[in-house]
Amino acid sequence: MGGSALDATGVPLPDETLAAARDSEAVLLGAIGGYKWDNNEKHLKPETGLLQLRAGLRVFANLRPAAVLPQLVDASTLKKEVAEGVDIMVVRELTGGIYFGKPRGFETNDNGEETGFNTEVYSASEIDRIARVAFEVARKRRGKLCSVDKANVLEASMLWRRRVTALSSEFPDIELSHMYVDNASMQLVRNPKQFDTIVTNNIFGDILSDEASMITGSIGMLPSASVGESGPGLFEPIHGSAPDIAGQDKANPLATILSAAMLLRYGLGEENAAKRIEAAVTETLNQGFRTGDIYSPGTTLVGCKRMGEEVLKTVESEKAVAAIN
Ligand SMILES: NC(=O)c1ccc[n+]([C@@H]2O[C@H](COP(=O)([O-])OP(=O)(O)OC[C@H]3O[C@@H](n4cnc5c(N)ncnc54)[C@H](O)[C@@H]3O)[C@@H](O)[C@H]2O)c1
Ligand SMILES: CC(C)[C@H](C(=O)O)[C@@H](O)C(=O)O
Ligand SMILES: [Mg+2]
Repeated sequence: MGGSALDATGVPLPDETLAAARDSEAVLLGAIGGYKWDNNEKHLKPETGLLQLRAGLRVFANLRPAAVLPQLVDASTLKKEVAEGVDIMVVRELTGGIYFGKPRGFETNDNGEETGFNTEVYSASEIDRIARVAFEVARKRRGKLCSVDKANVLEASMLWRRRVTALSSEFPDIELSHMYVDNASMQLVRNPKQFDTIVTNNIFGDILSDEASMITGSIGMLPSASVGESGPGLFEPIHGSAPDIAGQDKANPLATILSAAMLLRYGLGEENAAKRIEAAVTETLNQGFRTGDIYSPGTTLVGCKRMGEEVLKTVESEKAVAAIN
């Protein structure tokens, strides 16, 4: 799928790829996209394939954890006292909103000028099902849910806020709050510890999760799990194909490795294997290995390949095995 499929077949997600994904127990996705296809006409982009895959697998709930690891406090863009202990889960709606809303496209307006347009649209049931997931996630965490919207301006957000509020009566143990997205993006860097679980729409979740990644040190650290009501889940780092450093052995592989851990946990129910991989990542960081994006003085700078090898070594170690007991 992605650019290579586009080049080879003319479409970014060939039918057989989607069929193979549907036929799997879980899907681990390597980031797609690149400069080569940036100016492709209309919807023919590698990214379109990713949206089709998410829709095709009906994985409407995208969980994006952003936690500051003690080993990486120095790598955070925020001051130590602000970053330390941050542990946020962004629950992003993934198969609706402006990414999928119709009408969309290009048109020539009455002045003969080209226009591009998209539609932010949510149905009550789409909001209810993502909100339900978010309330459940918050319940397993610290019991606080912040719903982020733009209900002061957008109808889709007004409905969002109404439905989330209505649903909260089913979750009396969860402390629900609402925040406008502009304020939320500011609060995330002002005082991120005020957040536990955030639930938001497709596009706001995209943006806020990239922002949250920098609190943790790097976008190269953040994994994600996308799940639906049934069928295989989709697991991917939140970052893209990092074309600016492609081929230089600089990319941080930990977001992808941690996505594999999420695949084991949520996709296959292999909690012990997930824990073991996470422990291996922690231990590799404890040993001081860092890719450039999370480097700080006094640690050991390594490339993508070496970082992967170190995690692999550690996953076999007693420390990682001990993590499952
Ligand atoms: N899930 C996906 O496949 C996915 C996600 C986001 C973007 N994209 C696509 O990726 C391409 C590039 O997009 P972009 O540049 O806006 O976002 P990007 O996430 O690829 O990169 C943004 C910045 O973060 C850095 N970065 C990203 N991942 C890193 C890693 N693992 N280690 C170290 N540094 C890392 C990059 O070098 C770059 O400077 C575009 O085509 C975009 O559509 C794909
Ligand atoms: C590549 C793009 C379609 C994708 C998104 O916007 O969902 C990416 O930015 C992400 O965060 O997974
Ligand atoms: Mg994104």
